Amino acid sequence: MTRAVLSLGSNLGDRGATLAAAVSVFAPSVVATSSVFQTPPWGPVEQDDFYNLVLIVSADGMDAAGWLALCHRAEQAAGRERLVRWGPRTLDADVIAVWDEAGPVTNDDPVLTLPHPRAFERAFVLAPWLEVEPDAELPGHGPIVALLRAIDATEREAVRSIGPLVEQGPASRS
Ligand SMILES: Nc1ncnc2c1ncn2[C@@H]1O[C@H](COP(=O)(O)OP(=O)(O)OP(=O)(O)O)[C@@H](O)[C@H]1O
Ligand SMILES: Nc1nc2c(c(=O)[nH]1)N=C(CO)CN2
Repeated sequence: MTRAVLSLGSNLGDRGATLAAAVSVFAPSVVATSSVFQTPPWGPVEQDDFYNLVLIVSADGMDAAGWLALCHRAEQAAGRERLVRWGPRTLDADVIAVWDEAGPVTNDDPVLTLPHPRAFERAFVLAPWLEVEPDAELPGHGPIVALLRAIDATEREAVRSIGPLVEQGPASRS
């Protein structure tokens, strides 16, 4: 049994529909889904705002690599092309942290680094996560409420919830 925190983001095409389709990839394992946040682009690339959300997932028989494989499956289903690092994308799905029976999973392999090495400085991850798990800690970094407070106020306040995810009905599923 592992539990994981996943971050999903989209800034190309129908951002809400892309996130809804991505969440359905994880559906049987979803414990909590944050609302959708509109977030300015993090990083050096000028681009449109993202829609971001955080999922808490849990499943028997899943390890950290399994969560990454599901993230890649969701990205492929969204037709993602990796053209520019930190650039525009239909879907970005990241594994933020994973816990197993022994506690937090840590890994410094570049194929899957855990916890995600940039999560602690990303308001677009911390704000949605805080909404669904106010007492959460990012392993190695401490309470997410403190991490979010440490982020520049302008950046932090620009990340705002725009409401719940509109789930895909059966008719709109392809
Ligand atoms: N915790 C992680 N979550 C997702 N991908 C990871 C993680 N650690 C390492 N990777 C690797 O990073 C590679 C590039 O991922 P991706 O294209 O999503 O990066 P990015 O979104 O541009 O940047 P960032 O990693 O800063 O979010 C992936 O193919 C994956 O193998
Ligand atoms: N606001 C926001 N900015 C980003 C995001 C994201 O999901 N949201 N993903 C990125 C991935 O490289 C780069 N920048």
